[in-house]
Amino acid sequence: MKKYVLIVAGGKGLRMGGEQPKQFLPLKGRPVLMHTLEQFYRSDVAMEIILVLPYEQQNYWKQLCEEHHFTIKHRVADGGESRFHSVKNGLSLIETPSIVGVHDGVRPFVSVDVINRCYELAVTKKAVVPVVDVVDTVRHITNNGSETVDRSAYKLVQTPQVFNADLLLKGYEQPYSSAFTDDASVVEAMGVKVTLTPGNRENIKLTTPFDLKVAEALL
Ligand SMILES: Nc1ccn([C@@H]2O[C@H](COP(=O)(O)OP(=O)(O)OP(=O)(O)O)[C@@H](O)[C@H]2O)c(=O)n1
Ligand SMILES: C[C@](O)(CO)[C@H](O)COP(=O)(O)O
Repeated sequence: MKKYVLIVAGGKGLRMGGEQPKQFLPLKGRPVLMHTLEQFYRSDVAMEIILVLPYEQQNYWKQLCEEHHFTIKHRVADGGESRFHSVKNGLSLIETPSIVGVHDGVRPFVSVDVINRCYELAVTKKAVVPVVDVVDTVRHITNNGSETVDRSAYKLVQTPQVFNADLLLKGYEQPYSSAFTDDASVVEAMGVKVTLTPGNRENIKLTTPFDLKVAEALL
């Protein structure tokens, strides 16, 4: 079955701050995004890569690819107002039947093993999400204060989230809701059951300057 990945990098990176959008920050001398695309190429050289980037950053990205002799084939789609809209723009470039993954451009440490497993499982399970255990104690904020909850009842969600493409396309026909914080929540809103599989702990989302320090340590 044909495989696609939408690598979404259409955000503003407000929590990271700084002049340079976080997807272009250097890790081992090369932009974050190049590391991310490479992991999917390593998983399957035939996978079609669609990179979603704000329109105004696309020329800069082209320039970076030339500078770094980056030759992994990919197409570029325009970023949208929210992650939901960015994914929707990327989906407009895919054909079915196929399997499609959605991955945050700023998760360069996803392992090839996790990518492979998510795509393999999606063939039969249709909606697959990598997760890791919660390692801290978790408190629920209540009206009167807070209380400890059973952390084994929760998981932390990563990407790539991988789907039967017809299913994901149908999900993204729904009107936007701010409750759609990932792709699983979009298909779940249609009553679809999502299958969880272990992610990798290093697969952090580069969100704040602190995450860059962790990234340097992981390299
Ligand atoms: N309109 C948007 C918003 C987010 N994303 C992407 O979704 C991923 C996860 O989002 P997040 O880390 O929250 O990125 P930002 O939205 O850029 O960050 P912030 O909320 O701090 O501005 C990122 O790769 C981001 O580029 C996107 O493609 N389009
Ligand atoms: C998709 C995601 O990375 C899963 O953990 C996350 O929900 C993105 O959230 P954000 O609000 O865009 O940071």
